[in-house]
Amino acid sequence: MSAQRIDGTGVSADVRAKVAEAVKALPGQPALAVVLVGEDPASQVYVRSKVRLTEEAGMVSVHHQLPATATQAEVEDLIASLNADDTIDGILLQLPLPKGLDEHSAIECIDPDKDVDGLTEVSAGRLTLGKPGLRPCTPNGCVILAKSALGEDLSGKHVVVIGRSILVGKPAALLFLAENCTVTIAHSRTADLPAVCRTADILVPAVGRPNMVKGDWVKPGATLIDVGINRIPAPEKGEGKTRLVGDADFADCEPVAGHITPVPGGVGPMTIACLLRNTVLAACTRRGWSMPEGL
Ligand SMILES: Nc1nc(=O)c2c([nH]1)NC[C@@H]1CN(c3ccc(C(=O)N[C@@H](CCC(=O)O)C(=O)O)cc3)C=[N+]21
Repeated sequence: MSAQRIDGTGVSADVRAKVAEAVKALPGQPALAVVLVGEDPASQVYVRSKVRLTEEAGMVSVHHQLPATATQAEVEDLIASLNADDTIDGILLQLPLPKGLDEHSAIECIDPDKDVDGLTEVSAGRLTLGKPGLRPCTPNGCVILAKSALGEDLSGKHVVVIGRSILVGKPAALLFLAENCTVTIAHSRTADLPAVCRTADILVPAVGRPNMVKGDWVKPGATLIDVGINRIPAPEKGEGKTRLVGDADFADCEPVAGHITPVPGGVGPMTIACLLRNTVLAACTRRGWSMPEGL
């Protein structure tokens, strides 16, 4: 027996197609502003694909580039001007910011109704309280992938999230809780982590440790949603080459799991699809448009 692969690339394309369909039916075009500070090459690649996919979904993409030498005030003034700009529905501040800038303070400047990353305190509060709001993209993608494998109803499933980061672990736990799952948050201080993981119907490693989760951590038939995207040396591909691996040891876990996400091609592509979906939701909420069906 070998796990069925969950096709994150395919599911994310479906979500983006639904977003594009919804955009066509709206009375106007949603607009996403992306703010990139500095010239980190990996961030430039992400931002380029965000811009391209936003436009492919029929939305307006506005790209703001600030130099790595930008001050905190310059970053926050730009965000303030985007908050005040009625034509902008979503603001994405690409992370990480260059050294010396305060990410938390900059994120807090984003109008929560334009917070398409779902990272402000208000968005986190809305999620915690079960109120409508914009949800963080990567955790949202995890729930969508779990549903693509197991069906819409996840109620009663035991979810073990490994990792308690503000970006992924904590919000993922809350989103699965909102789906009526029983949720355990495991972390670096958890006693007998492998045994805890073996109780999971849905296991969600989100720690950033390459190949940490082994096959004997996985309950036979469980669903493994691997959030980790780790670049490691790949000498077998040639000197200086690298490859991407998840937090789970794929070869070891695949024979045991029922469903498993690959890396790349799993959770990663869902993050951008959920960002586009959030941009539509933000536009509808802000402009009083009715929410598209089935999004
Ligand atoms: N404000 C903010 N929001 C973010 O959501 C955000 C961010 N900053 N900064 C950087 C991280 C990283 N991130 C990824 C998105 C897609 C893939 C993705 O699609 N990865 C492909 C592989 C890409 C490759 O080959 O390198 C995959 O997993 O299949 C990965 C990583 C979003 N981030």
